[in-house]
Amino acid sequence: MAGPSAPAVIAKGLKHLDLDGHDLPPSPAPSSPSNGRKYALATELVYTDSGDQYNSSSVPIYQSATFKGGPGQEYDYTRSGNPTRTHLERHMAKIMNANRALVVSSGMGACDVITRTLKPGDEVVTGDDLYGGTNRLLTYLKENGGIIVKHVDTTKVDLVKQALSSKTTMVLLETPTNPLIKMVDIAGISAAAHEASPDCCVAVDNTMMSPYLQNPLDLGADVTYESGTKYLSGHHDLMAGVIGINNAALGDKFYFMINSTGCGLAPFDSWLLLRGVKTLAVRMEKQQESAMRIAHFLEERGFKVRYPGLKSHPQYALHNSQARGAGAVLSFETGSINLSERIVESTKLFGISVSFGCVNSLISMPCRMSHASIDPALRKERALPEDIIRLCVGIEDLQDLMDDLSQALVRAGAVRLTSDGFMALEVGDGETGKTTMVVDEP
Ligand SMILES: Cc1ncc(COP(=O)(O)O)c(C=O)c1O
Ligand SMILES: N[C@@H](CCSC[C@H](N)C(=O)O)C(=O)O
Repeated sequence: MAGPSAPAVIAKGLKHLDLDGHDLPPSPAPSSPSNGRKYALATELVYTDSGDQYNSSSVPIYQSATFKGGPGQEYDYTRSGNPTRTHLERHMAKIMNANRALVVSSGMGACDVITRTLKPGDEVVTGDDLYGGTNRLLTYLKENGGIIVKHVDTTKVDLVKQALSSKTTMVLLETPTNPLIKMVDIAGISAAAHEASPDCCVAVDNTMMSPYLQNPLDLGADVTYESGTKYLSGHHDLMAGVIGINNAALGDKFYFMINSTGCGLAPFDSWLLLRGVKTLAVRMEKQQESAMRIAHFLEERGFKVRYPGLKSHPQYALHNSQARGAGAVLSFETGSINLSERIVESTKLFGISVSFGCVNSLISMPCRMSHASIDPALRKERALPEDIIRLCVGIEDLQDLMDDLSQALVRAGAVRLTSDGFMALEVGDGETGKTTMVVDEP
């Protein structure tokens, strides 16, 4: 095993190997205006008229619980509505290609609002790879709310079709999924669900992509929602959830739930999210470009990498048909839980943290962190590898990120150096029964 003393050599090798000559992902081209938008998406993200009486450039924060004036006025109580929140909702509707957007206190809050429309006896068809919190909420509804929840491999439209029945009132999808980065055919499944039952609500969790890269409503979904905690805000300084809909009746139902339960986003957080979303285009461009390089780097050294931008991904074509870029989350396996732990503990720039979509790069082991709430036996049943590492690539200098990852792989003993500075992998210790690593001769 190589010792921890060789980062300079690695850096030399990496520069040579990875910053030259790789194809970049196809440049996302959300450049043509759609759904009544006047400008390209990158422009619309920053283009807002504050509507303020003093022409303030930034939207005022109406930090007020109540509004005086009695019946008939637009706002009376911030749980029911607040001008700063309304401004954000109108902005988000435009960005999400939706007729209406609603903003709530977290991504799970959004999922809760959407699933509160279910009644006992209703059936939900959903994926077998889901964010742990979504899985937890659906399990709660199954055990306590009389909802039938069917988990299927949503990458296979036929399996979804088989699971649909006249009782299916909701299909809940993630694409790409968290953390296995599996893609789901939004248009195909939406059409199948509506054919099986015209009133079936297809809801897509768009957190991994953000509206900059994917617009589920344009592909036939009824609801798009996401954790605004991630790419939309981009700085891990707030929690938020955003719901986009075209159907007015559905929008009214969701608003009823938000007003009834009091989960509408607070004025200050609405303002922060408005500020954060302005830079979504530049952040996402930079992050996914670096993610692509890092995905290639790991794949070339024999790791099993899951990233939508890799041609080796079995759903590369599907993803490109429904999204405008690959995003910045990737996961990879090492073949050993201990080895994965050592890698995660050895990075310096990649901070050990849950979540993604932040300007800072993050590293995590989903089975210990974001997906720990899924029972280990169920994780096994659903083939969620215990050794999987998830990387969320930020906006730091790419060479610094590569160097950090390299030194961590060396320090952890996942790679070895050869005389001319090239990296080579040791074969995994077989703990997980996998032999995903190969020795990469220079
Ligand atoms: C795919 C996905 N959906 C929803 C959520 C929930 O978002 P939040 O943490 O803002 O509640 C998360 C992460 O938490 C997520 O990764
Ligand atoms: N302790 C939290 C874990 C949040 S995970 C956040 C994010 N979605 C991710 O995938 O990293 C919980 O129990 O929900």
